[in-house]
Amino acid sequence: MAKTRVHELAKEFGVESKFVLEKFKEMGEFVKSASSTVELPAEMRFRKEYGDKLKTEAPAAAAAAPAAKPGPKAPAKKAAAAPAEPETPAAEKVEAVADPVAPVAEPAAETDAPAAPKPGPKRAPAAEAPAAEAPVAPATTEPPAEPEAPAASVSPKAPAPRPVGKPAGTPRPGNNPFASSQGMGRKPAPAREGAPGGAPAAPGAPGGENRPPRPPGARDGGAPGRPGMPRPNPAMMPKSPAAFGGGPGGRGPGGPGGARGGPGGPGGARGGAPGRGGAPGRGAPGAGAGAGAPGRPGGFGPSGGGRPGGGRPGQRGQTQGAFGRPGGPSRRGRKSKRARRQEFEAMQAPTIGGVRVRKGDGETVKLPRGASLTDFAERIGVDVSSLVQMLFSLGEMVTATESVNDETFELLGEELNYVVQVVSPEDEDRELLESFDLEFGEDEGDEADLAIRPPVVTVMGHVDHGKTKLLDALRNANVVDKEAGGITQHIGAYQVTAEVDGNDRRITFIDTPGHEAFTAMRARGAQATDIAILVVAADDGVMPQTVEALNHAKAAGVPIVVAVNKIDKPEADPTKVRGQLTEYGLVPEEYGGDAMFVDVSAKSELNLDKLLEAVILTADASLDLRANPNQDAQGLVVEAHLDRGRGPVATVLVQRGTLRVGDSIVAGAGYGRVRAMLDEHGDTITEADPSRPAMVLGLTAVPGAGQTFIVVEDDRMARQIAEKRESRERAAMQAKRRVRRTLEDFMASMEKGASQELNLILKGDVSGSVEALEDALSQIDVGDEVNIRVIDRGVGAITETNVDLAAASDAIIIGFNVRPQGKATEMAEKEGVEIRYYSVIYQAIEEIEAALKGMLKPEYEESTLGQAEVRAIFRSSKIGNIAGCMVIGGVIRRNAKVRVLRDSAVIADNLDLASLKREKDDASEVREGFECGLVLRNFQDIKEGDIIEAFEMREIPRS
Ligand SMILES: Nc1nc2c(ncn2[C@@H]2O[C@H](COP(=O)(O)OP(=O)(O)OP(=O)(O)O)[C@@H](O)[C@H]2O)c(=O)[nH]1
Repeated sequence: MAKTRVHELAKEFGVESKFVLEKFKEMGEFVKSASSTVELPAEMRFRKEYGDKLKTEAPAAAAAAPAAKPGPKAPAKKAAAAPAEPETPAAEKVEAVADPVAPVAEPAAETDAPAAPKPGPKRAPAAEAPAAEAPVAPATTEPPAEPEAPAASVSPKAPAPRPVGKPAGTPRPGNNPFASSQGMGRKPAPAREGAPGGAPAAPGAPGGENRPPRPPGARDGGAPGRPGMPRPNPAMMPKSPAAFGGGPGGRGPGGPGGARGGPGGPGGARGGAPGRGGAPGRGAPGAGAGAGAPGRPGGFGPSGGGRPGGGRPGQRGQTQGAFGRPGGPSRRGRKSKRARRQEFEAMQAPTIGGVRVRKGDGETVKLPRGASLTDFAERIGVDVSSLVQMLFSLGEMVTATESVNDETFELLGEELNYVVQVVSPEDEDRELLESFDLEFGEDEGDEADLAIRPPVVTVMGHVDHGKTKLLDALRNANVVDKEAGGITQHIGAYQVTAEVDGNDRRITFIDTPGHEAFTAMRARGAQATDIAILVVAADDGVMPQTVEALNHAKAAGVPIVVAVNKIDKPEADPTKVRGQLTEYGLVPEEYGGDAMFVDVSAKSELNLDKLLEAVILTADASLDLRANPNQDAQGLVVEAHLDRGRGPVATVLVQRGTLRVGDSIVAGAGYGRVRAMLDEHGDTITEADPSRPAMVLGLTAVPGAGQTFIVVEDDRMARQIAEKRESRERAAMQAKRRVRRTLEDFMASMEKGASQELNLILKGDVSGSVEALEDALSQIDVGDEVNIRVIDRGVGAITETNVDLAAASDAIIIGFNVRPQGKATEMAEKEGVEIRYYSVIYQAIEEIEAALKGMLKPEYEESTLGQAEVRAIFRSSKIGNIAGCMVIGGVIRRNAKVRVLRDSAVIADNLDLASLKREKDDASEVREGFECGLVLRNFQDIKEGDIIEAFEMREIPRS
């Protein structure tokens, strides 16, 4: 069973992740963040301890609802109410905002929730929805967070901005004080259905709130009016889902208002009241209009005759609610269209964690694995800092450029209404191939098409236990074709033959010893190895890397054959090795286990045939090694390099199919026709069947070890695939480069105190200029805090070696009258090394000096603001000692630091003010000649006659 994540749990109970995290902390459970999973026992405990409590909150609130109704909002409820439910949300919202502790009607909303259309019809024009459902539809189509957002931002009573956002249509667990969104505004609440008009009117209010009523085509108008509009006019349809989206009031509720406009003016008028309460909806003007439109079904359009009467008051009321302005004449015409548009958009953006972030439309955003918030922000076109802030409020501390895990993206996506798909490079590649109707990794055809293939073996073990020696011994002593072979070459893999039960059986060895290469390949999703030979020196026994290699093989599910090596040595103790490995779960056959142990000597070439036999027997016993040799070849690149004479050369291991000379092939970002193939003896071959390693000539670029190769229909397709891969690699490289160092980054990192040394590599056209430059640089003196270190210098072009060194030591290359040579620029790009070019020495000096100065930590000096004399002490059990003071000089600022002087001696320093009041009001500053009351934070020992001196620290600009 999948473990529950904190945010899921939070969602289930309608509380914030933070709350759940806190509770877990109280329970003594360590849960890191909102996206962390929770162990089942901990989850059960949480449910037991808090679940019931949270759940009972809702009914309690529900019970309170009816009582709340006839409250001050009653007038608003007078409007007639056939389609009462739709209104409710708005009313709810309004009340929720007005009094967050008495969230009404939510349980009712809950019961209705299932009936609400799912997010599916998101873009469906509202007017098309059945009349009864119409009001609901817009509501659910909205990102649920939206109603909250404005509420939070408007109402002083609203709790601090919280993460809201729930998938549309998700039933909310009900009202409770912890809920991130109390309103549940969109859900129709039958409880309110019968409410006499109040609800309808309320929506009307928010609807009209922000903007003057618009013509029928107006975005806002369409939605709201729907319920009441028997004949929807396409012109009134919202142009986008956003049309529903702004405020809680705007959408759904607005509609009803319009619909119910019948009751008339009062509704509209009152609509204003609830609106004031905080309905922040960006407003369905129509709603307001409708509210006031006596008996008009078409409340939302200008045609809704009620507008002039009801609409305006509604608007005013809402404006007041949203922006705290007193109701006044309509502000229509005062704002430019653009301003209104901006306002609209701002309102549309929900507040999550105190940050306004534009929400998505449920669209899918694909991100490469390891992407950062910056990548995500770029894709969705928002400011990355708001995402950082948002995550912070959700309990995740993530910087803008750091790689973000899948769960966090998932969480973020959920909050912002995007489907975030984290795509691994392998998945990306799979998709790419799929787009060409290709599939990598599967044998074509059925069982009958499969033929036995040789096992592919990797040799692993502790350092110096004889891996290389063993590979050499096997290669030279037992090559496929001893007579013709002569000396084998290292091409990355080779085949040997073993005679088992009278049959010649081939075995392929990957010629790179060690588990690092094995693991690196696995990390790329390329499992080439079928069997691992674990080499253990009999004179040394099991060592740390033996265990590491063992674990790597086990993790990959690869069977192991143990080669107990160096048995020619007198101190060899093969029995000890067996005993040791048994402890790690590798039990020799002779001890009743299933691992084959063979005592060998790589040096004396002893028992090598037995080792090969053991490999074959293990393969036969535990693996089904078959592949279809009659398909286009696919496999892995084992090794590749650029040969001066032959161009890119890649040793590939065919995994399925048969590779032939003349085939069009793509290997990593290289492609081409197989011009020639060579085996490990340097002999040309025309084809390579499964498990056969072959050196391939004819590629355009050098692929990476562990990358795949695939034979495709023609060169064109090969080129297209390779080009796409290349551009993807380039993009990934660019992304990587972003985090590498430039002079500016360096300054930034210095500011953070991360580094005190600027490493430079100087290259110049003549030795004189390099020396002069170095000399001048050494004269730069910006104090002891930062230094310049010239790690290398030289005459001539900037080379790849320079770039290499710069990359390894985070240095910047200064080119004085020289340019890079060969692939140095490309490499610098790739490695993210900054090269700066100069032809005038002083310019170089100036820039570097500026950079170094920028690196210095800021210096501060104290600046005295003023003094106050303590004239009286008032003791308060709640807030401590309050000093009644007279400001005798300068000014006392609320945010300043203070010290206490008694008889001219400092008795306390660097204190903060807990409060500063002038008469009874909080003051930000009190000037000379005025009395004030102040409380010092964490310091109570004040006496009459003490002098409180206020000061602040000012940064001194560096010269
Ligand atoms: N006496 C004896 N010496 C051996 C045997 N096998 C390897 N050696 C020696 O052990 C030393 C290390 O052998 P390598 O093959 O380089 O060991 P390795 O595991 O490849 O070492 P790394 O590549 O450093 O991980 C060399 O000096 C070999 O000559 C053997 O069977 N008997």
